[in-house]
Amino acid sequence: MSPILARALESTWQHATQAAADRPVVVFAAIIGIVWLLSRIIYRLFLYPRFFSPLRSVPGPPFGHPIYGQFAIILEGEAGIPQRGWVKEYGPVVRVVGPIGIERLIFMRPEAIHKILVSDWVDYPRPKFMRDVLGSVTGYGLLTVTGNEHKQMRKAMNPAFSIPNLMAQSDLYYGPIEGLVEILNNELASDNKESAPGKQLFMYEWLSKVTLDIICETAFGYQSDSLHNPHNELAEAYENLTSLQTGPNLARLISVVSIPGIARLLGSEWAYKHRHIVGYLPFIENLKIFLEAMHRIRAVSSQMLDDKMRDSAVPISDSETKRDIMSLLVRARKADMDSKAGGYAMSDKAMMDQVLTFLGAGHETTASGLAWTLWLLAKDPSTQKKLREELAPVFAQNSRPDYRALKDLTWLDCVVQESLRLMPPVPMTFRQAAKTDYIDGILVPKGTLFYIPIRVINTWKEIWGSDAEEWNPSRWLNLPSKYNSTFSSLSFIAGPHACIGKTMSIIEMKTVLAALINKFEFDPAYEDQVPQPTAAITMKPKDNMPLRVRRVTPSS
Ligand code: HEM
Repeated sequence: MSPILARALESTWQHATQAAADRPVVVFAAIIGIVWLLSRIIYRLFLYPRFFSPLRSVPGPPFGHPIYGQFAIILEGEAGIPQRGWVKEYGPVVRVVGPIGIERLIFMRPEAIHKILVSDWVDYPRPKFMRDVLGSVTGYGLLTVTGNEHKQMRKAMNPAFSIPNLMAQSDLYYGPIEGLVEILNNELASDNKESAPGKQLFMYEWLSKVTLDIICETAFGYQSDSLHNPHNELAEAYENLTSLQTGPNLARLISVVSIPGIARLLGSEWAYKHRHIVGYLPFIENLKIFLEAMHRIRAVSSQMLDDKMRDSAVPISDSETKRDIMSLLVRARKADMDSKAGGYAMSDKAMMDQVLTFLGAGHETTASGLAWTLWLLAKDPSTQKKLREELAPVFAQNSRPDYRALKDLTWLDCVVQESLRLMPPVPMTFRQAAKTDYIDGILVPKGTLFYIPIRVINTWKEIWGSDAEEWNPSRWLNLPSKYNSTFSSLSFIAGPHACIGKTMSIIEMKTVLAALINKFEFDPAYEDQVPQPTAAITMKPKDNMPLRVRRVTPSS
């Protein structure tokens, strides 16, 4: 140590001891503060979960890492798979500890899920960290509001998602779908030769574009045409956003938005203007990409909403053919505002948040669902062939089969249901107890977090039998005796927060899939291919799902 540094340290020490001698009360308070903080940390991390928690006797995996618990395994593993392993080992109620000693429960039985999602749903809302993460991407719409506000918002939106309205929309899907078919044909033409073995294409990328174009058309009457425009700003912004979807990035975002006020700040113009600052910060440098993507998405969304507002000023008779969801919502809001009875009218901000919600919730989920369905069919050529045979007479009659024509196709239905069961695009969600109550015979304290283990329930052997984790579309022709239509396949969950876009996305998946399987054959891209889903909010395939694509030939 240099003599100068040694002298400086000595003088600091002398000053500190002198100050301590002068103010003994302050020193005593500081020591008490440090001891209190350390004892709180030890209590939360080690003592509470082991000796004091009322949940300590619930079976579950060992405590694992002293700080993260089992969290690292969850972040590194495939979405839902660690939880499935624990349910197999410890039974239908599992306690998992970590990070920082936080307990999470998994309930598998339908009665418990019914209580959390349906009968007592107001007492088991989405936890705040989840609402903040979702809110920073999708705004404060249906996905984030809760209780009474949710009830009113959902009531206002349900009619736009009614079957008659969705049926009237299904023709709108064909613009983007035919665009995709043409693009794939052109890609294959560059390979040409009828006998060519086909071409490797990253199918998730194309499916993400087609579903973005469909949601823009059906939800907003807006033609994004990201299929033909590789630099479409909405598509690029979503691509950047989904590229951030990894377990560790998600964990970082959760820790950042958990700081009070940060979630709102991230949505502000100020945060965007100062985004370069976060670019320099090691732990959260990716937030810059996030802020830029969100800024672009908000700009396009606000344009779409402005168009709708202008439209709503036109007398109904001039534009009544508009069936897109936002047009219906804007008109319903106008009627509510005009009505003397004074119904529930969403604010401008709430309308804007619905735009973000539909874009965020309705695009990548459906794209992931389609990508995994193509993969499962690629691995199972006989099922793919059987589906093509079912579709051939339908397309021979009409090149744009509508909702009714597709709804009655048994094998198409089996394929889509089985794919959503086995590879649910949203593999897991969360809830938190807002009251202390018994669930499945266990006293669950207020504040406890729950995994809603969608993928685990969907593949539970207790319900689905010994082949529960395998692809078998024909199981839908002869459902197991324990099957319950609400709680056995939970891909869109259940209860008042169940996915409002369920029917819409099933119709959309069937329409896109039917058109693709009718024209193309899909095979794995290479031998031993094992695609992996990201361990984040949705099951987007990590490698964008390369598949070998061929035109259908008479022998297919
Ligand atoms: C295959 C496609 C889809 C899947 C698997 C899916 C799945 C889900 C799931 C699991 C939830 C519940 C999340 C939770 O409570 O934590 C949900 C909620 C929601 N979804 Fe979907 N979704 C899909 C497509 C769509 C589409 C196309 C839209 C809209 C256009 C949409 C809009 C919503 C909204 C607004 C909510 C919140 C509902 C509420 O809380 O009242 N989803 N979705």
